[in-house]
Amino acid sequence: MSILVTGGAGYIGSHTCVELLNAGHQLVVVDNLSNSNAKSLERVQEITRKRIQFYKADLLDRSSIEMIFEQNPIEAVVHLAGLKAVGESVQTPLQYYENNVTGTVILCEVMKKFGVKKLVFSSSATVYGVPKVVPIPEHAPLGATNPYGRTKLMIEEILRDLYSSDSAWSILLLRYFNPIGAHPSGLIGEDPAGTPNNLLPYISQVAIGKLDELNIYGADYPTPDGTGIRDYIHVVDLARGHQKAVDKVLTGHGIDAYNLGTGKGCSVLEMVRIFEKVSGKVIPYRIVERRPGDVALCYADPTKAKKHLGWCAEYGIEQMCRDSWAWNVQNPDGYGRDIHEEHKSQVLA
Ligand SMILES: NC(=O)c1ccc[n+]([C@@H]2O[C@H](COP(=O)([O-])OP(=O)(O)OC[C@H]3O[C@@H](n4cnc5c(N)ncnc54)[C@H](O)[C@@H]3O)[C@@H](O)[C@H]2O)c1
Ligand SMILES: O=c1ccn([C@@H]2O[C@H](COP(=O)(O)OP(=O)(O)O[C@H]3O[C@H](CO)[C@@H](O)[C@H](O)[C@H]3O)[C@@H](O)[C@H]2O)c(=O)[nH]1
Repeated sequence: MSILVTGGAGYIGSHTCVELLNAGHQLVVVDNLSNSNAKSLERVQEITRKRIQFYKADLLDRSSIEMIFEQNPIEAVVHLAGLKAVGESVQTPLQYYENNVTGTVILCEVMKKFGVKKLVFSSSATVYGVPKVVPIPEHAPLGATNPYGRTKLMIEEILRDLYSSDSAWSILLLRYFNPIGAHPSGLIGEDPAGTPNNLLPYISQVAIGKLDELNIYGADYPTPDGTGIRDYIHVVDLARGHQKAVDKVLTGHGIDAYNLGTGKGCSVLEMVRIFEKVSGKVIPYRIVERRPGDVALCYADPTKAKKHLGWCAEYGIEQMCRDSWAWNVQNPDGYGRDIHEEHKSQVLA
């Protein structure tokens, strides 16, 4: 039996594939490569010395998804495929609702048709909207401040309705905090298209000389140094959380949400200092206006995942910065843009 990983060629997906393969699972990956490169999966195979069955296909293409289920004995799905740029979602909301929400509905319909009712879903801390308390527990009030966040919230609700309609489903909603870092091999990592929106990829590109300076979005927040505080989590820790979540959906029923975070906050200025220390590079920065929609503080209460999944994050910020830097130094152009469109549906040997 295999696990189907949607969005498996992406940043979190590729790291999740490594952990699932290392845990002994057979993997099928579906990805339309709209924000990734199939080279990531070649690297995953290089790291693990195991084979992945890859399909270049879109979740909106129901017949392709059905074909994948016809051709493979799938026992559970880890659903990471989705568009994730907050700013873009404000510009093109319909694209986000169609891709993320409709894509998930089609996936679930196909799963139901084939009797596969075990699902791990990539949700986000964004579903807490503007947090009223930190650290944030899973039972905190939910809300969204942009279309991207609303897609995550809607999908969580759709999946709850699905479970209410049929208790044979086993669904885990994983609410990620801020994944950063890269696999310690330096072979896979985050490869954003264009100018990065997120802090760590931006800092990395300043350090490597591709961008001149970091804009720090506000130093007047009610935090000790005035800059925003987030719960950064090493992507390998996050990936291991998926492996624990797969174990859980395979053995039980129900629907439940789990925070995947460290429980510790780090400010933008602290991150800059640690990255400078680890890379030996100076990160020039300028304090600019706050970014609309940003919150001052966002970090997890991770105790539920520890109690029920037996998972907690192990790596600290220094290790996250070290692995991020190694990935950037070894792959200054990421996976390279040239082969993006070359791959058709195929099996990677
Ligand atoms: N990176 C973060 O900070 C973060 C935080 C919280 C939640 N998430 C969620 O985690 C998931 C993975 O994020 P990531 O950072 O690895 O992003 P990513 O863009 O690297 O990975 C997403 C993958 O999904 C694929 N994809 C998108 N739409 C598709 C479709 N319709 N059909 C098939 N493939 C499709 C993309 O090509 C990409 O490979 C996403 O759902 C994202 O919303 C990410
Ligand atoms: O160039 C930059 C980029 C970011 N920041 C600041 O750095 C912090 C982190 O920002 P970022 O890396 O963009 O992460 P978030 O805004 O916390 O959002 C991420 O984390 C959320 C919670 O997981 C996800 O929902 C989002 O999709 C994902 O982009 C914030 O205080 C930003 O204001 C800067 O100062 N300069």
